[in-house]
Amino acid sequence: MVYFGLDAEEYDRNYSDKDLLTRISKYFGKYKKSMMIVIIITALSSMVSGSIPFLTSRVISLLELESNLSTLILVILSIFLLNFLGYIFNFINQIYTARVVNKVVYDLREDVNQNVLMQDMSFFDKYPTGKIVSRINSDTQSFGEMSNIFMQAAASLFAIIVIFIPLLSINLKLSGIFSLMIPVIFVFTLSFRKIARKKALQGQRILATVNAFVQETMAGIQIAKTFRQEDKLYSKFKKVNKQSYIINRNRAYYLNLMFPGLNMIQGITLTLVTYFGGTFILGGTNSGADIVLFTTSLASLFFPFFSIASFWPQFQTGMAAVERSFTLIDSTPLVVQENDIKIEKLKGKIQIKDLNFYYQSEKPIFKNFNLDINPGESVAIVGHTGAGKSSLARLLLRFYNFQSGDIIVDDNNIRKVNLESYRKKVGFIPQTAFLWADTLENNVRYGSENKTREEILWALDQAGGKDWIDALPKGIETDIRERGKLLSMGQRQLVVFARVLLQNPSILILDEATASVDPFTETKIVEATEKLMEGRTSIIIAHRLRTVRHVDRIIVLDHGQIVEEGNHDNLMEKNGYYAKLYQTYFMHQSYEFIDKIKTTK
Ligand SMILES: Nc1ncnc2c1ncn2[C@@H]1O[C@H](COP(=O)(O)OP(=O)(O)OP(=O)(O)O)[C@@H](O)[C@H]1O
Repeated sequence: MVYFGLDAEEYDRNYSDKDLLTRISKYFGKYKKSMMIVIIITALSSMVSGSIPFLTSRVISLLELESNLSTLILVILSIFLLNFLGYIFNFINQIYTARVVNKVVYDLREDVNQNVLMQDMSFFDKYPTGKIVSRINSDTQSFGEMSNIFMQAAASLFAIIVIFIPLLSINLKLSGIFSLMIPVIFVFTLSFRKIARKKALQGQRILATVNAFVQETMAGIQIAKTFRQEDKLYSKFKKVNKQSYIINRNRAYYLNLMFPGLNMIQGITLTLVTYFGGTFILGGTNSGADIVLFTTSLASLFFPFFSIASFWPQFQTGMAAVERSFTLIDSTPLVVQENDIKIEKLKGKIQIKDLNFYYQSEKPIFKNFNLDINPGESVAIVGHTGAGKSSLARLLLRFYNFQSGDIIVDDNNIRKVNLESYRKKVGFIPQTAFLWADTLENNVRYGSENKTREEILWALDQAGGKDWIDALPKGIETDIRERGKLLSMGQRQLVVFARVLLQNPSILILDEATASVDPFTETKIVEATEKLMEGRTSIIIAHRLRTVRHVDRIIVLDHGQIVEEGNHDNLMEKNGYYAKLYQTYFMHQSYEFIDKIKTTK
């Protein structure tokens, strides 16, 4: 079977185990006090559980010497108390471990999420959302599981020390025989190391692929239904899911091979110890009770050893997961703020000088592009699809890094301005209105959190009236659901208009929606657009005839170049590129054209 979706992302790196452990220890280092408690309690708990078989065997020997019921009762009581103490220690240990591990996962998840939010748009173009989601959620969770297992392994290590030292006092030679087997256990488990990490990585990548697929399916469910593609989606999902099943099954098969192997080592060790122990009894070096104690203690040593050994593959899973989280934390955005010039006020003058930009180096979008826009000027950008209109808007918003040239706003190079203060002064209306699953009121208030309800109602009123709001179940307080599902397309646009009106930006960038709405809403949108443009520099990627007719200047773009500019009448007179565009595109929206069609019918 050919596997897919298992490739490393471009931002994947390979960290050394040392680097990873140093960074992990920094996360745990924040919770030193709790970690100290965990370590002390783990030591105490190991001492208690390690002393029980030893105490039991000594008591049996004592009873052989003097048969006394009260000694027996006393000893049984102390064993009970030790067990109880062990339980208490274990309980405290679990609570503190859970606290530390979950806090570390919380911190890691916060760091990953914060860095993802700081990325520029090119990052989100390249990496499917589902995969990013998987890294933020599942990988940090796997790391948490690994941390739990790590704590268990540490406890096992304590237990080994506590059980093994008394064994040395029983018979040094027998302890030596057992010690010879320790490297065998470790060599055996360490040989799983590399492949375990590889399998773990594959497991996580395929999970990310499944997540990405489900995410995309949900996002495009409406389109899928329109084209009746549910069956196709289902069979595609089956394919991805099957691959995930095979990878996880193989991983489990492989990892589970380890336990029968370890059992065999245990069997061989116990056989050897019993054989040599027997010869020591025959030779009179040790009593039978000593050897029985030795073998029973030895048996209880295997569990902690196995726990350490089995810890390895899971440790590798966690290391692979944390490595993936760290790569996200370390990936650097391409848009870098070179200085921190805060923008308090903008007049709205824009100069674009010798701009060069590409998404992919082999396909330049702008080559030495120049454009000056005056404060308060309204400019419509028109041109065929793919001309670079939206790219220009994205660059002005500094969503993408441009490779060379300058964009100067007032007198500030946008590479050097504080992006937060700059974007507050630039209002952007994308083609498709994006609304959050929140109330209508909070959606309008988005980005202008200190505005009152009156101001929100004013903005909605300016952006096309409030009548439609009264028809909503709870008016302005209605939860409009994911992406504003409860509203019509036109209403969604009006909400975004109101949002930008409230923001009161100095520069407006509007990517007019191409989707047509009913004539009534259309009129409202056009009026709202005109209101929005008043008194600000406006750059409009125009799809409406009324917009192109009313702006100060029309800029015609073709393959990233300005091919014509002027106002509607001049450009029509010129009978060039714009005139052709008008005839094929804008003319159909004119009343004259509609009337003509009606009369010819
Ligand atoms: N995120 C992206 N990654 C790679 N290439 C892109 C990206 N966005 C746009 N492009 C490419 O850049 C070119 C310009 O696209 P842009 O969206 O700016 O065109 P446009 O003039 O706004 O078109 P439309 O009117 O269809 O929206 C197109 O060839 C497009 O394929």
